[in-house]
Amino acid sequence: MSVFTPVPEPALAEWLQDYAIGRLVALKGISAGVQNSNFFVTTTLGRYVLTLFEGMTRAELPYYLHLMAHLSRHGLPVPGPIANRHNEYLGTLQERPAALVMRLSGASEMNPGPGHCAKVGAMLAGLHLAGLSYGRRQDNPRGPAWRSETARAVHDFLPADERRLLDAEIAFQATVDLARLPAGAIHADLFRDNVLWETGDDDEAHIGGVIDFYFAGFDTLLFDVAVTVNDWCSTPDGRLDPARSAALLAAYHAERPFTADEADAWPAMLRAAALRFWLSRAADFHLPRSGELVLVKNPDEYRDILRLRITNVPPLPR
Ligand SMILES: Nc1ncnc2c1ncn2[C@@H]1O[C@H](COP(=O)(O)OP(=O)(O)O)[C@@H](O)[C@H]1O
Ligand SMILES: N[C@@H](CCOP(=O)(O)O)C(=O)O
Repeated sequence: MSVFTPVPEPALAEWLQDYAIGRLVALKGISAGVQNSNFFVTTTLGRYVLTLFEGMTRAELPYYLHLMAHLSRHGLPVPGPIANRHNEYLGTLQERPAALVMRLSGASEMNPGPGHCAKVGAMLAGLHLAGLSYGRRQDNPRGPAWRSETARAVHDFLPADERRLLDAEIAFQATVDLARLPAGAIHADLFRDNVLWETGDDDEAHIGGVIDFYFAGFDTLLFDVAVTVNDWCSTPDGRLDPARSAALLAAYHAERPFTADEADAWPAMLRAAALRFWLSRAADFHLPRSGELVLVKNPDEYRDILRLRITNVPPLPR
């Protein structure tokens, strides 16, 4: 359940007077999601999603909201935020920072085929290309510094073999030269549950929307590709499915060709992306934040993906 802060209808109706989107018709809490309180809002003029930001600072939110506006303006299927009558995206509701975005149509596809993966690859390349002209910069909140800090925090909770894996991976990642890799605004959490599809069939599938930009930041573009491939193209035991990964990478490469430095760095990036989600899931599992309802996803899945990416990775298309 993801409504941490309830919103009474009269409070929302009054808050909406600050917007030009008509009057409140319906309000419904959204049960998916783990970070913030989300609601579907219907007004006399349209359908929106209201987010009350839980535990994020007001200062970091404009980066995400303006990035969504920027990408939407560039034609990507990203929910545009709604400005209020003071021309601000960010307001305050129930003492929380709050924003409205357009509600996009579609539903997640948790069993994607190569056709879905090709569309996601092309869309991710478009997102990266459009992001290059985004003027704001905020570092990936789950980048190298966070990884080292989180590795220290979870280390002593892990069994000996996992500690060895973690120590070796942190040491290995410190040797990777990121300076020559193209970098820009990345989504950083483009998992299957963050893409909405308007139709479900593999080759006919059409992306209705990409949501949940609240882990976005400045980082290497290849890291984002690796996060996406690890989720969209893994078999249940964590191996890369050859047809899905080839489809995603070829479609990305057709829009933004991979560089020679990226081809060299690909195995290391898949490992970095696996490490990032192993660490966040292990931290949620071993160090739950008090008072928060956090859906804990299985850390072992990403531990296994990391192990598998160390030994066996097909090359990037060139
Ligand atoms: N713009 C949107 N259009 C349609 N549905 C949305 C939109 N934003 C969020 N949702 C719905 O809300 C759910 C939770 O959103 P999400 O951003 O993943 O929450 P959290 O940040 O708490 O993880 C999604 O699974 C989706 O069903
Ligand atoms: N994709 C992450 C969890 C992030 O949660 P979200 O609901 O905000 O996408 C994972 O699988 O560990």
